[in-house]
Amino acid sequence: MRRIGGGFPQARAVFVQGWRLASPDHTRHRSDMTETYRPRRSVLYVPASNDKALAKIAQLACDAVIIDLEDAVAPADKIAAREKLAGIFANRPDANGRRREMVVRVNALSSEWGTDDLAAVAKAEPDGILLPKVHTPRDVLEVGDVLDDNSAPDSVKLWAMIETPKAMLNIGAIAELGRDPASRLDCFIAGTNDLIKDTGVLATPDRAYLLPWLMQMLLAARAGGIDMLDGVFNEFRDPDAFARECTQAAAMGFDGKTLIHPSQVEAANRAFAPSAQALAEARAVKDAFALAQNSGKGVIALNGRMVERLHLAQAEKLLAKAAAIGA
Ligand SMILES: CC(C)(COP(=O)(O)OP(=O)(O)OC[C@H]1O[C@@H](n2cnc3c(N)ncnc32)[C@H](O)[C@@H]1OP(=O)(O)O)[C@@H](O)C(=O)NCCC(=O)NCCSC(=O)C[C@H](O)C(=O)O
Ligand SMILES: [Mg+2]
Repeated sequence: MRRIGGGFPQARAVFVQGWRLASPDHTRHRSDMTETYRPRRSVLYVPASNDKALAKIAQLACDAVIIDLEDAVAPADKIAAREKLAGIFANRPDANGRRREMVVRVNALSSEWGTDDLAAVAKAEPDGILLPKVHTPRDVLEVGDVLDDNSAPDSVKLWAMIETPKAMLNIGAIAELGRDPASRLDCFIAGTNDLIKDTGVLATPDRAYLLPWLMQMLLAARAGGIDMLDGVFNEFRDPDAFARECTQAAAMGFDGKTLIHPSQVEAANRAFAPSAQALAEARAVKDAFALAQNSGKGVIALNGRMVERLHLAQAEKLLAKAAAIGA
């Protein structure tokens, strides 16, 4: 066993063969905790340097926002953007009466801004901190340890951008951290622009060359029990193509999509909400298992289809999701 070292002397995670199993003072397992559904159908990036865009948040129906300090903010504006965080979080805009999830994307810790970003963000106590250019589990653990050392509440989660070839090679190990609440890891976001840049694959409308990696991310996220959000769609003036990409991502199992423009919110909310047909089927499964004659059964026939209790669990999850988003 060893402790991690390197750039963060405060880091105190316990490692076995390179990957942390658990920190000594945190032994809870995610499956021991009550799961609550948090909608993340539409997650809008808002540059922290853009006052007009920040003011717009209150009018938008996106499930979550990511206040960006990284790629959307020019180097000359980085410090001023960071200094706005306290004010932004002092007046958190709700979403339709519901508390909207608010996350901050910091600059990479290896950059000249990363460490100070993290200190400022920890003070603002957002719902999450999005880490760009995560390569290994260690990148997540180091930040978690810094947050612990600064007594950041457990409610501050970590989100990771999966956007480098190295992250793809380590994806299972990074996702596995989601099984340990002490790691704070809660969500992956596909960084498709950076992946395209770093790999050289051709960006095609059907995303043919990205799909294997996107599915691998999705699978890893599910293994780690965390959410998986699709990357952004750059052509924000093309609503039809955007809707097609949302439909594709929903079919692939993504929980939602990251967005760059307010015009994308409504289509994402629609695409990642359960369809009327799926809801009707879920209600039928629930009702069928509620019948006295089916109470002790593991499998039943419903409208010519085999239905097992795993389908009941799936149906209940879908209905809970619909209730949470008011569908
Ligand atoms: C893409 C934009 C630069 C377009 O800006 P603009 O042409 O000014 O848009 P509009 O004039 O159509 O804007 C209309 C109104 O909407 C507000 N607005 C625009 N964008 C946002 C936003 N993101 N959040 C909130 N409000 C927004 C405008 O202020 C206008 O308001 P009003 O006049 O009052 O009606 C711009 O949309 C933009 O900057 N988008 C965000 C870009 C961003 O954050 N990029 C970084 C994240 S994506 C990424 O990093 C990729 C990832 O890492 C990867 O590797 O793939
Ligand atoms: Mg990126």
